Amino acid sequence: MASSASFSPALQAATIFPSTWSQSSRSSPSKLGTILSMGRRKELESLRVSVATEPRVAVPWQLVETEGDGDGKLAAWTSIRQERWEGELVVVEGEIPLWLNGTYLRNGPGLWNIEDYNFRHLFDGYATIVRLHFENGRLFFGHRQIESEAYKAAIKNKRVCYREFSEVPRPDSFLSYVGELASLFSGASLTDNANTGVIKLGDGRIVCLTETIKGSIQIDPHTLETIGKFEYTDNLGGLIHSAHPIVTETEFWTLLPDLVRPGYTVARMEPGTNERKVIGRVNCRGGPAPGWVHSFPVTEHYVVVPEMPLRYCAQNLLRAEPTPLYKFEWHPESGSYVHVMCKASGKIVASVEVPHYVTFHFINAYEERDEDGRVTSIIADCCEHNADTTILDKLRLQNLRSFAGQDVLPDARVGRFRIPLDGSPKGELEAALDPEEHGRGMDMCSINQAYLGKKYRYAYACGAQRPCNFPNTLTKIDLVKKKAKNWHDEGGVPSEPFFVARPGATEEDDGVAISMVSDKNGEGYALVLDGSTFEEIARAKFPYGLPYGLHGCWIPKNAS
Ligand SMILES: CC(=O)/C=C/C=C(C)/C=C/C1=C(C)CCCC1(C)C
Ligand SMILES: CC(/C=C/C=O)=C\C=C\C=O
Ligand SMILES: [Fe+2]
Repeated sequence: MASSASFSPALQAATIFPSTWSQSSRSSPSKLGTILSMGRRKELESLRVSVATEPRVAVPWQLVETEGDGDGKLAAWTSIRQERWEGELVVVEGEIPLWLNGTYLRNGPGLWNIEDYNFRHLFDGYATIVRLHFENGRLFFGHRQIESEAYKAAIKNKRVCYREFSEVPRPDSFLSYVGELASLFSGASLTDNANTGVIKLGDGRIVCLTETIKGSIQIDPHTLETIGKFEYTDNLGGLIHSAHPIVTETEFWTLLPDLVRPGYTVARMEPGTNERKVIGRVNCRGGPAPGWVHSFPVTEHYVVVPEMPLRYCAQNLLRAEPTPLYKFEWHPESGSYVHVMCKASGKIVASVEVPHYVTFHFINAYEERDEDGRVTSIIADCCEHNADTTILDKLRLQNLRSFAGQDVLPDARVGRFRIPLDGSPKGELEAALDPEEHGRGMDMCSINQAYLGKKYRYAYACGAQRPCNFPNTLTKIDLVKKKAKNWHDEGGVPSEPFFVARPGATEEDDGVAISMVSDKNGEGYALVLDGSTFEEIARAKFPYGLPYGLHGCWIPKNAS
């Protein structure tokens, strides 16, 4: 396959995108792998011809394969091999449920090099958006690079031009691109590389996000084309926000850390607008800066604001060389807190000290009531790394690429906070189930969205089958029985299992979990697991393996 260093999107774009499907360039059956029976393959081949009539851009497999097939490398940490691809996945094992109609989009940092310069960290890569479009049992697949200013500048100038998670441009690269007007040591130097997640706003717009506010980019969910920057029309200012706003049909909540007066602004945006309105503010209880807020949870009536001792560091944000904790610092002396704000009034109803914790991802939260219906406490669950920051270093590409059979993934658990609302100064944090149930790996979670902010039972996440250096299983957690069911395919790295409920379902786990597996030998496939039994229902082979991806969203058929 193309070495990551030789990726040249501009050139590839010119050579690999015919404007119509070219029948002569369809794969020969032998190239479709050995999974299909001959009968099923013929049937699918004929389906595929019918795809030719669709006005879709399709990239022929043969052109893809001129780059060479799997090269023995795990696809997960290998840069995406070309700028885009689109077509039908015809090599399907199992049956895709006929009720599963809609589009799953997944975003992530898929390009970790410019020319022969290789990036350091998983979170540095330029955003690759992947699309799985399910239609009456068929599956259409595509991927495309998001055309952020940072990505376009890097391609044009053949070097990093903006500050990424850990990568920093050489001063001359930045100035030659942005000009003397902006200083390398200013907010203007921060990236807009929207490589972390993708959300569907209540009004239907699809926006890719990262932690810089300028890195909010609207895309077309059909073509994956970059529409342009999502401009916030308010005057909230600031440079960074949570990468995971809470988004439903009617609500949008976000947190903006304030690095000048340590605290957080809680803001809400109505569907159809680009204007965030401030609902309230939380002042930090400790430390020189707010804790990192990659995500936060809400309940029906409250916003939960975490304050971790892993705190932003303004100097590190603008430093030339990465520090051990990148843009952050560990301040155990500052204490760990959780604050609870009333959604309606913006008032803080609880602010408790809790045991130290490190989390990227909250899973869900809900209100506990007494027999009179009064809310007595908030339960908030997260993927918790045992208050250990070493996970950040484990996500350096060099570490991810150098697995030699040793078990080096730090332990993680489902951390459950109980936050009393009776004025008590302390909250609790405990494992919600024995972490051995999921191999002591725990991150990249989803739930049935109908249970967001409500008492819930099931969480889907990535767990571990050890030895490993990265979460390598999919796990379904039953928080009532305190048990997990695990799915594993040796050597593969599955991405976040995204739960999609069956239309009309009444059981919480009636639906599927969708994931994409970046496999050995440069291969990969889309995976559909039954949400209830957690058995595999279908897998569909990609034309080539994809780099690991982070978070996704679901666009149901009638909304796409
Ligand atoms: C857990 C995870 O996915 C985190 C991703 C974090 C990112 C992409 C953070 C990016 C940042 C910048 C690009 C510049 C400013 C600092 C910071 C928020 C760390
Ligand atoms: C992939 C990851 C952590 C894995 C460790 O167990 C964190 C990703 C965060 C991005 O959103
Ligand atoms: Fe995330």
